[in-house]
Amino acid sequence: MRQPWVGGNWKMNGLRESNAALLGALKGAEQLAGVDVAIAVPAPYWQQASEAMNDCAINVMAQTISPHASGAYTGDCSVAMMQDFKLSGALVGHSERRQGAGESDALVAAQFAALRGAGLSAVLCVGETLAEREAGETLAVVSRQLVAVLEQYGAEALATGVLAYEPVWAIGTGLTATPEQAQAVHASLRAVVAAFDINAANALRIVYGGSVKADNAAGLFSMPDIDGALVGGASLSASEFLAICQAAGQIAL
Ligand SMILES: O=C[C@H](O)COP(=O)(O)O
Repeated sequence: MRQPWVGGNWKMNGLRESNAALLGALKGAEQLAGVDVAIAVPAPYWQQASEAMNDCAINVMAQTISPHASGAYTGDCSVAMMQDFKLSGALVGHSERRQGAGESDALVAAQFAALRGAGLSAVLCVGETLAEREAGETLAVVSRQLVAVLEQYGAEALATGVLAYEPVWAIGTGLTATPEQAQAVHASLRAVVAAFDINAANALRIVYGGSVKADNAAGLFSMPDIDGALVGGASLSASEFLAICQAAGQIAL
């Protein structure tokens, strides 16, 4: 039995005032029952979010993290800085970082190692572009991205966090993968992990991301290998995000 997980990735959105309203609406909401919930907020607002969520079950995460412990890495934020603000973990390998900031499989693996070394959780994101899907390369791409971490750190380490399948063509486009399309990839990802460790594969939460909304969440969550969602745009609306959390909390995983 896997506890559903829903993450809200705020990306580069929000200012103090709007954040306060959103955080206040999420805190203690009854729709959070039966689901693990995290929000990944921009670094300048780690403190604000961490303080607001201090005595509630919502975890605060970073959107990316430096693989380095400290030093001359302008613009980076370290795992120790995350710990200073009581963050629970970070996203690694989001496609907007892979594509926009040149984060490679090797760098993502190093970020994963930095988090795990500090006992923090990692939400490993994998996903194919539209061109890769149309070329029939979906499973090869997501398996390569997954195995880059699995081979070095093992399935047990992966299962302490979350694996997010986010097809690039579905992110922020309104083009959600169908439940069947997502399920097919999730099942393949779980099989890749199972080849390393069957118990870790069964325990691993594999969540879907890409234009998840309140009105399509339940259909996605009805699939046996979809254990929740990583939500971008809809996580900026408390009512949308909470409805997605509620849908996740109602599924029997
Ligand atoms: O991290 C979240 C994903 O990029 C999905 O974003 P989206 O829900 O805006 O499509």
